[in-house]
Amino acid sequence: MQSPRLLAGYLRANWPIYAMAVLAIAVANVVQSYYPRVLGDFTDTLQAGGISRKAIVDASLALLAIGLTFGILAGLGQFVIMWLGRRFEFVTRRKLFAHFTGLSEHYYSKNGVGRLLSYVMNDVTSVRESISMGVNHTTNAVILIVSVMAMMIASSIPVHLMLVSMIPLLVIPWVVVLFGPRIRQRSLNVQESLAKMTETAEEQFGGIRVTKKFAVEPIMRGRFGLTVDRIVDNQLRLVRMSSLFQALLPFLGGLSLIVAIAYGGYLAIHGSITIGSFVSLTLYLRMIVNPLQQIGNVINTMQRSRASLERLNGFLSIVPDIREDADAKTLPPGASGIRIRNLSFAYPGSDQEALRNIDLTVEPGKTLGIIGKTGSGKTTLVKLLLRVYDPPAGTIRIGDDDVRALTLESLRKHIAYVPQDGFLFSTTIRDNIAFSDRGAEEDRVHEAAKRAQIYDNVLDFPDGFATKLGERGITLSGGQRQRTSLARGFLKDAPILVLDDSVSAVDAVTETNVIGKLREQRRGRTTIIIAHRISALKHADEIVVLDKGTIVQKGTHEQLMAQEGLYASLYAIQEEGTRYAEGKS
Ligand SMILES: Nc1ncnc2c1ncn2[C@@H]1O[C@H](COP(=O)(O)OP(=O)(O)OP(=O)(O)O)[C@@H](O)[C@H]1O
Repeated sequence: MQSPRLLAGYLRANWPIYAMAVLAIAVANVVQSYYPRVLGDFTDTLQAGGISRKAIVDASLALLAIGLTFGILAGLGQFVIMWLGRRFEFVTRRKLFAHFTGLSEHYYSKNGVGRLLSYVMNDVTSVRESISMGVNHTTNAVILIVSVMAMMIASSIPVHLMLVSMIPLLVIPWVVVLFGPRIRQRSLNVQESLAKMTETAEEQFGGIRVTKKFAVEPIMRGRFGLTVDRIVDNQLRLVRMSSLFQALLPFLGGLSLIVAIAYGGYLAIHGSITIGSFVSLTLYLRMIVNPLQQIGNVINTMQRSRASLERLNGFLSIVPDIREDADAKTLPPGASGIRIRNLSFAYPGSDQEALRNIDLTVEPGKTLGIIGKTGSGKTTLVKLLLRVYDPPAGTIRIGDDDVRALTLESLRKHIAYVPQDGFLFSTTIRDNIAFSDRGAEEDRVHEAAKRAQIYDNVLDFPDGFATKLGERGITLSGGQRQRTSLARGFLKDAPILVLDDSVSAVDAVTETNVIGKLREQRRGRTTIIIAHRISALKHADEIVVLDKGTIVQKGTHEQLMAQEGLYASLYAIQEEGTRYAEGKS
């Protein structure tokens, strides 16, 4: 597929500003290339015995003018280029983040978050550095070299002396070609190992509670240590190669000066060239050593950032798995009945079907209960309804519309989904509850909290609803987290509400209260309750029992209790558990 050409697009959009900056730097360098000539002429004047106050003043003023012009123009040009580089970083990070948010759950299940963070941080910075430094140094170097060459040709320095002195410098392109690809490969290894370390750190911090409970910190430290060792190895290999490359360039510059001094000095002694020309030549050669070194640096940095740019372009070309049709329609506000027909589904890359031949109807305004052993496909069914994964076309309809024909926004706004372990952000409890509508009035937030039975708990916190969660803030218990997430689902007040094992971490009394309130509030509105405990869904209008991806029983609580089957046996086990618990207390 066509790469989005991140950098080319940016350069094209900003070329007039780049052109002005390049022009400023170019003029600065042309002006600077005059200074050996001023010094050469001054030397000849000195040698001819024509030293005078005027000659000193003229030479000083000329050097001052050169210095000032160079300083102002080069400074301005560099500032603009650096500024454009920073803007590239900013624009690209925004673009990447927007792209991240469009990718599907499937992508995230295959790629660690640490790796993605590394794209946003290291790769973007590396490309930014290379464009800023690349444009600055390349302009500096090319213009200076060309002007110096022109000045040398225009001066009285013999061409053969110029050419002989420059022979060592001609080796530089060959050195660059030899070292470039090797440096690039080693740099790629460093980037990869950095990404791996970020990924490992992210995973280990994410699982720090489990690590501590199992007292396996030394193992985790060891694992992390391995990733750090790999970075050090790769960085040392890169530094060795880069250092050799960096050292060779000035060495060749030095060699060229030696030739110039030996041969030029010989010619000057024999009077073939003036002392002034000899001084100018050494200064000119000295002047192009730095630009040549800069070109080496630019190539070096470009090589390094090319890998980053390729990765960024590759990343931006990933097409999200879940996409809207070009003519996707908005789900009508009133639609809330769900019809599932002959739905079979296997996760991408899996040869096992997670759901098989599901047929199910939820009439508008009714409550459906889904129960089944762990891994029986309950959550998968909801993920397909929400198009977290795409169901086969025509298998799931809301109202009259196939979910695959709808805009993702209208579909997901239509459904309030409360997962078992709803993620809470490091912000206030209020903002966590009002996640779908940050501007919600306080009354609505409080009402949702009351319905989720978390209101009294929140009032006990030091800052009530303004209490911050997460780092240095309050940490909620599992049940409190679950109820906060439940309140978030209630506040959304969507036509369809799905509770996916959302009261599993609360005690029986709280569960009864939550479900009681839910029945009152959702009367006449479509609700799906997934649960392991029968008590959470026995009032549903219809209950389906899932087993190994298929519906094995369907009916009301009473009907299912009257049958011999999984439902009745689950009930018996749960009742026995309750009686046993009561007997013990
Ligand atoms: N992202 C995924 N990729 C591949 N297989 C998956 C994925 N998510 C779930 N599965 C598999 O699909 C099957 C159904 O999983 P699902 O999460 O729907 O079960 P569940 O009934 O909701 O379980 P639980 O009660 O434990 O939440 C399981 O065998 C599970 O291993």
